[in-house]
Amino acid sequence: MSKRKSTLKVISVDSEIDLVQGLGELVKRLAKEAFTRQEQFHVGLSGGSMVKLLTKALIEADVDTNRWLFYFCDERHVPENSEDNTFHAYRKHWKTELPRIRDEQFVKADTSLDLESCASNYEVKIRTEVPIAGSLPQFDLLLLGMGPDGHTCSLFPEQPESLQQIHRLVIPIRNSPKPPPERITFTLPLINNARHVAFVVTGAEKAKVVEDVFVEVDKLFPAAWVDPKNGDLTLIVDENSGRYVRSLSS
Ligand SMILES: O=C(O)[C@H](O)[C@@H](O)[C@H](O)[C@H](O)COP(=O)(O)O
Repeated sequence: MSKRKSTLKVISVDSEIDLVQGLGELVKRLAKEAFTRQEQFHVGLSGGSMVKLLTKALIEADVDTNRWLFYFCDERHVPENSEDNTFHAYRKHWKTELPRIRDEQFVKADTSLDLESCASNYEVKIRTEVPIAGSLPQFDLLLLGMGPDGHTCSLFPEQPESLQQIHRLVIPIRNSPKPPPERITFTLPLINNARHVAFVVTGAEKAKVVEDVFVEVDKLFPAAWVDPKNGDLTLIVDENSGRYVRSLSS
């Protein structure tokens, strides 16, 4: 078992309604805190189930998102209007369900560029937009998912070299084990400089890997490397995924 430097807060819920409520309260609180420091709230998004859960949470929390900026912790290197594109997924939902969120609030990757340029260009955007702390951009919140293989962002267990990156904040990923094969992803220095990182993980098929990552901190799983050095780490689980971490919940 390795040790994590940050303190993990586990929020264990019994239903999707409670999950949505817990997520809504978290983002609302962190946005309020951010506005005591700065003009905008900088949030990194993930794809997968997060799209629908966050949409519900923002509707439920009835929060003013006018000064929020949304980034992508990873993005699939496919055309922006493709169903596979994570920005597209959010925009599609939010156009109808959260129409008050404007297109300009998305700081998105330019996937029309070649993969390498897409990653380096996105890093420049992040360095320009996100407040700097300790010489690196510091997100107010990163919302992460985790796959059943313990991947997070587009950091996969089959590609451990991506976890060793210390110079770049956004890197290209080729031959991703999960399709589509080309992606860009935040790296650990950027992830671990965030003020708050929140994982949302649901489903019985992830119960064991939740234990491996959050109890055992088994570094075979990329998600176990997420350890904000000056920030907070929250894990939101449902009754299925959280079966083995209930004792850690507050
Ligand atoms: O680009 C992707 O393939 C997804 O963004 C992916 O990384 C997702 O975040 C995790 O697999 C968790 O997804 P679920 O919460 O849907 O299981």
